[in-house]
Amino acid sequence: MNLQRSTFCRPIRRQQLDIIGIQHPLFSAELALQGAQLLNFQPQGDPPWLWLSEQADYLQGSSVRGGIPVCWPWFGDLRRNPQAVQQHFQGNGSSAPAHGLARTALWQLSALKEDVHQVDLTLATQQLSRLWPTMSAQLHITLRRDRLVLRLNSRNDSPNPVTISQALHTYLPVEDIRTVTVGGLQGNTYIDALDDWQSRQQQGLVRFSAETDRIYHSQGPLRLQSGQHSRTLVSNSASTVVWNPWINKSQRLSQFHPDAWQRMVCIETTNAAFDCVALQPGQQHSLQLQLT
Ligand SMILES: O=P(O)(O)OC[C@H]1O[C@@H](O)[C@H](O)[C@@H](O)[C@@H]1O
Repeated sequence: MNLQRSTFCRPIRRQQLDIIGIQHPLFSAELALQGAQLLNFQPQGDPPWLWLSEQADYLQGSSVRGGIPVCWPWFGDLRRNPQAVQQHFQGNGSSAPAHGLARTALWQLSALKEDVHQVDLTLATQQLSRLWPTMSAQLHITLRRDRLVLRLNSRNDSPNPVTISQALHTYLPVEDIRTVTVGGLQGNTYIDALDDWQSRQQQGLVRFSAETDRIYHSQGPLRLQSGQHSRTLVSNSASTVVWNPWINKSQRLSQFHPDAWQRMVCIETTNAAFDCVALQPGQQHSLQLQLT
């Protein structure tokens, strides 16, 4: 689908990547076709809603650091996934890329609707590679002045059941990570990926004073508070990953300024660990995030 008839969208090229630039009277956004990765979203008069690294590289075969990478059909390190997910990978286990195959795959724009209030985009990818059973994925994105909605649909087109994990890996800007709180997870249990994947219980609001990498049981809205700004995240999944690399890990991350950990946090809408999704042949599933 080309953008010639679009009122608000036009193609942009950044280094090696094709990007859809969206200039609507009420907001602006950028969306990379590689990985169906939303890179920016900024309503008029607001600061950017998503964090994007000042050292971002737009290269084929590597995910851009920031925005909302789509992790699919597995989340994180494949070897840390339940056997029900791992068993489908048809390559060599140690060659499985972190966060799955979709973030570096090329997606196509398959539908575009736009009016004075909103822009709706649908991106699709068919067979991602020979490394996974036949499945299709579609990402629907709705941009509005007052909200951002992402819906990641998966369909099992193979003749056998398939189990996946996945994430909408949302990078959010913060003023100072040391003063940030995340509400909505009080009393919930989580897996601490930095403490031998032990199960722990959250006491009070989530605050940050060290590297943080956790898979929470979650239900209901989450509220990120950073200075005067707050964001509400509503998802339909039962797990959420909260991640900040802090000082040491920041030095090892690609496309990441060593100080950038102070200005970002990831609150990731996931189906991960205990919350993986089993799909029968022909069955579909939708993972949804609404940010307001
Ligand atoms: O560097 P990547 O592959 O984009 O991953 C970033 C982070 O993504 C998070 O989701 C993981 O929980 C972290 O462990 C990981 O470091």
